[in-house]
Amino acid sequence: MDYENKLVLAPMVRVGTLPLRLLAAQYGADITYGEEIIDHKFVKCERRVNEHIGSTDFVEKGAESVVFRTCNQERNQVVFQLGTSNAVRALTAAQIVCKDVAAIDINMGCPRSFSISGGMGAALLTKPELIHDILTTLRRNLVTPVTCKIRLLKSSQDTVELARRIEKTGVSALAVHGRRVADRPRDPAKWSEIADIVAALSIPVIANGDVFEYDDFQHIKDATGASSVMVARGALWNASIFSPEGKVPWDDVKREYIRKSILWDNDIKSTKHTLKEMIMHYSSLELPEGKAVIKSECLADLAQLYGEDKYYQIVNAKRFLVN
Ligand SMILES: Cc1cc2nc3c(=O)[nH]c(=O)nc-3n(C[C@H](O)[C@H](O)[C@H](O)COP(=O)(O)O)c2cc1C
Repeated sequence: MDYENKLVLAPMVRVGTLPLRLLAAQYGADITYGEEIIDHKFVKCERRVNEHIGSTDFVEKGAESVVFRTCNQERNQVVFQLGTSNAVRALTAAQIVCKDVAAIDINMGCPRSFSISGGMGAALLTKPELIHDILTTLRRNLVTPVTCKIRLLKSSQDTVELARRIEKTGVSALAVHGRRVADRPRDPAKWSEIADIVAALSIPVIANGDVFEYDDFQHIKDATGASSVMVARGALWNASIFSPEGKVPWDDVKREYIRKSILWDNDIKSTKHTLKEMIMHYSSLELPEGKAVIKSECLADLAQLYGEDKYYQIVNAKRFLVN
């Protein structure tokens, strides 16, 4: 996997499922991260080829719920992000999925209390020994590239020191979200502190934070010296941010998202959540569209709402014929 000069869809929990990843790729994303999946949950999953949909599913045994769905089309660009606090468990989880993805990433930036209390996400930032243990265990036992994603520490010097230690584990790249753990999303990302890391490392650094327009890709590259850029909210609000031809109207993007959700039989909760996030940015969930999304119970309801009912019927009729 080449990490130089790439446009990257960031990991986003409940959002970064197959339809959004494929949509971002269609508009020009080179690398697409899946949502963070916790190792405890993933070690209970088994790989199943889903002939019905044409996907590869990782299904939680017993619960029979799809925890991660991917397909051949994204094999060379999808990154599987793990939440972990333990090297052996991380390896067990990674071994289940590593042949079906382009890379394995460890989340070391999540500030949510669920992650921190479990010793995962940003909790790892204060445990360099554990970071070393997790990353070297994965590196030694996997052929698949291994990366991690961090936030900034209290001082730029501390972050650079940690980044140097991470580089020594042999990871293929380091993604840096230019905020500290306590920062809110509205606080500006500190591009200058990402620049300090880029200057100190030889491996590719993926710069992340506050990219909302296509031109921002160049702005953050110029400011940080990083050759690759990762975007989260900008892509959630309009996945065509990756397109050099300019953004596609968001109504069209939403419809394309619905079509992909239908085609890949995306989980209704994730589909609704993603649509709500999109809508909230541009208007209000109190308006008729938002209310209808909240009320919808299945993909057929959403297909009807967005005028894609014919597409829904065709996809399902074809599936019925094939099976
Ligand atoms: C809805 C949402 C879900 C997120 N989930 C994850 C996640 O699963 N793993 C992770 O490392 N970061 C997660 N993040 C953080 C983003 O990947 C990114 O680092 C952050 O939003 C800054 O990028 P931005 O300024 O482009 O939004 C999430 C962000 C958002 C908005």
